[in-house]
Amino acid sequence: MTEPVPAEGEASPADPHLAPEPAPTGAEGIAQLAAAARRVVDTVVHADPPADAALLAAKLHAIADEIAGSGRISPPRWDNPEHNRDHNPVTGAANPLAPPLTVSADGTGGVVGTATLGFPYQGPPGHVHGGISALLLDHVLGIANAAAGHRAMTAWLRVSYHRPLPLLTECTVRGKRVSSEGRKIRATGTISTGHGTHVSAEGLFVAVRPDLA
Ligand SMILES: CCCCCCCCCCCCCCCC(=O)SCCNC(=O)CCNC(=O)[C@H](O)C(C)(C)COP(=O)(O)OP(=O)(O)OC[C@H]1O[C@@H](n2cnc3c(N)ncnc32)[C@H](O)[C@@H]1OP(=O)(O)O
Repeated sequence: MTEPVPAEGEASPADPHLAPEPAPTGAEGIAQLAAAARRVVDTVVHADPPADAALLAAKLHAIADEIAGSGRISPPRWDNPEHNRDHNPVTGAANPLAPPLTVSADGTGGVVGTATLGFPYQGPPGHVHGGISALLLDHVLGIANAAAGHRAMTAWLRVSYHRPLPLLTECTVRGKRVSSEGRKIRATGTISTGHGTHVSAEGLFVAVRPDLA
């Protein structure tokens, strides 16, 4: 059977713009939702108060209700590393709060990630909030420890702010485990841009007690 030929100017069913997107499944679907939610947050932070703000807010609540209607997962646990990976607030593709930072091994025993932070993360005008920088470093140092074989909690984190970190500029976050002594692990890291190091951190991490791991 031959396909009907569309009239001139009429969209063909094979038109890639009309072809339905394949339905996302599992983590991919949540990541799609998270990306859309991230865009909503970024847009709201930028927005002049629209005249129909109440109507728009009601629509967003209706969307949230629809998403909630598909059920909730129980809180993540230590024994669910995949969940922690996807839902954490720094690298989690499934978490709209995460920039998200993409992290990989740096080839020298440490880890490195990049992100461009927008207005939702603003502290001083045009610059990243110091608490956000601390969050990124805490997490990346934790990943560096995990990559070196230690699943550990932050006992303390010392953060030094050398120069303001600009928004909307790609930054590089590095972390490396530097030593371990029993359950105590030390790690250091930096956030830099093409202008040099903006923030650095060192931390003490304590390996999760084997009976809790
Ligand atoms: C390449 C890709 C890889 C991918 C791989 C992905 C993996 C994905 C990674 C995710 C990475 C997430 C990274 C999140 C990082 C957080 O955000 S963790 C959350 C923030 N931290 C917390 O909530 C911790 C709260 N504190 C606690 O739970 C407990 O105090 C601690 C820190 C676990 C220690 O308690 P404990 O296990 O009972 O240990 P305790 O016996 O008291 O102390 C052990 C030793 O540490 C010392 N110590 C403990 N606390 C302190 C302190 N505050 N100051 C100094 N010393 C201390 C003790 O003096 C003791 O020393 P020694 O006597 O042995 O010499």
